Amino acid sequence: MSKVAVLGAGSWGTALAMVLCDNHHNVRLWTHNPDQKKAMELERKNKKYLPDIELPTSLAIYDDLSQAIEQVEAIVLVVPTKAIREICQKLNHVLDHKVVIIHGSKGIEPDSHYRISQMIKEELSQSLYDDVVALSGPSHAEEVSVKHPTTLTAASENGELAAFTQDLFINQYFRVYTSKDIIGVELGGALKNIIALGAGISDGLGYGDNAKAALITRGLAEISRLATIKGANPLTFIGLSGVGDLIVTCTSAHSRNWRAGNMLGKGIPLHEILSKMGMIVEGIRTTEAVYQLAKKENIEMPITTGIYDVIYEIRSPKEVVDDLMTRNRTNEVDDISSLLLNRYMD
Ligand SMILES: NC(=O)C1=CN([C@@H]2O[C@H](COP(=O)(O)OP(=O)(O)OC[C@H]3O[C@@H](n4cnc5c(N)ncnc54)[C@H](OP(=O)(O)O)[C@@H]3O)[C@@H](O)[C@H]2O)C=CC1
Ligand SMILES: O=C(CO)COP(=O)(O)O
Repeated sequence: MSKVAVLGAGSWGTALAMVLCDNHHNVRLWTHNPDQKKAMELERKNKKYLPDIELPTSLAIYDDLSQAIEQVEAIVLVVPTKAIREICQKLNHVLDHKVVIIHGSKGIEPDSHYRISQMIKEELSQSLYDDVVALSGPSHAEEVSVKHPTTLTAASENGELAAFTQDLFINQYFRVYTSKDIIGVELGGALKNIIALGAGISDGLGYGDNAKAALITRGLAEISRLATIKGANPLTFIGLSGVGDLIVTCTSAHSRNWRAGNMLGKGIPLHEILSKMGMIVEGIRTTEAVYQLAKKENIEMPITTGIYDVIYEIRSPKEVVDDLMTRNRTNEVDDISSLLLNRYMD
């Protein structure tokens, strides 16, 4: 049994904390909102993020960060990407021992183009951890919280820490694999949110399964093209954090990214969508980040560019679809195979 703190009491932080409780760990869920802490303790529910779910009696709720992390062996960061740096800075002030750092967030930071583990490594004092583990895969909080079978990958360059994370979380309904390809796992988890926005837009426009299958597969080609250039193992993208997470987010109404895209496709303005959602839609910032990165490194990403243009009202969804369908004719796999060939000839 381990003592673990989960930082971030939104839908995913709460669902992950519940898995850890099921595995009989000593679990502390931290929220930055004192009112939410009081309500969760009183009602034993997280009314805003998982309204129908009863919280386990063993789950301890904290709003004081230093108390939440006292003597814990592992810290699971599950806040939106834009809050990762702030949390690490806070941890530098209150953490007084070495821990295993695991994160469950999915995003890329605009301007730096950093993945989550890169942001953590830049902010968190090196003496507090050995390496970072990313826990990622096709996993809607709503389904995990009712114990539906779910599979994920714990990725770290440090194999021992990935195995520790697998051991911490794995159970009968939550199967965890390990991987050393943290670059691929983080990029797959973050970039699928862009394609999920696109799948939502396509559905919102009234297009059917052919269009969505095209977005998923050509989206996967885009994701693996960028990720392979950034050092990922291309095989990761036929796994849980590639095609797996794309399927779950592009085809489910649980997905906030799909829902936001669906409303964009129906012509609802972005500011209205975001105020309606009340939850994080990571794909918006990640689209900005990846659009910048692709431009800087001259990587062809027509779907991402199209979604960026829809978000920032540069082109209408219909114009983007027309442009994607009438781009220069090209081969389906040649660009990726030549990338791989270059990699292995080096
Ligand atoms: N939901 C899911 O099924 C999955 C989500 N993820 C990823 O997990 C991450 C978190 O998502 P999720 O839980 O769904 O998001 P939610 O929108 O459900 O919740 C976000 C939580 O983070 C809190 N928060 C926001 N800013 C801060 C801050 N500066 N300091 C501390 N807490 C903060 C929010 O608090 P407040 O209520 O006060 O705003 C809220 O509790 C995202 O990167 C997402 O992509 C990954 C897999 C599955
Ligand atoms: O990452 C997720 C499922 O794997 C959740 O996706 P959304 O953030 O779009 O809800």
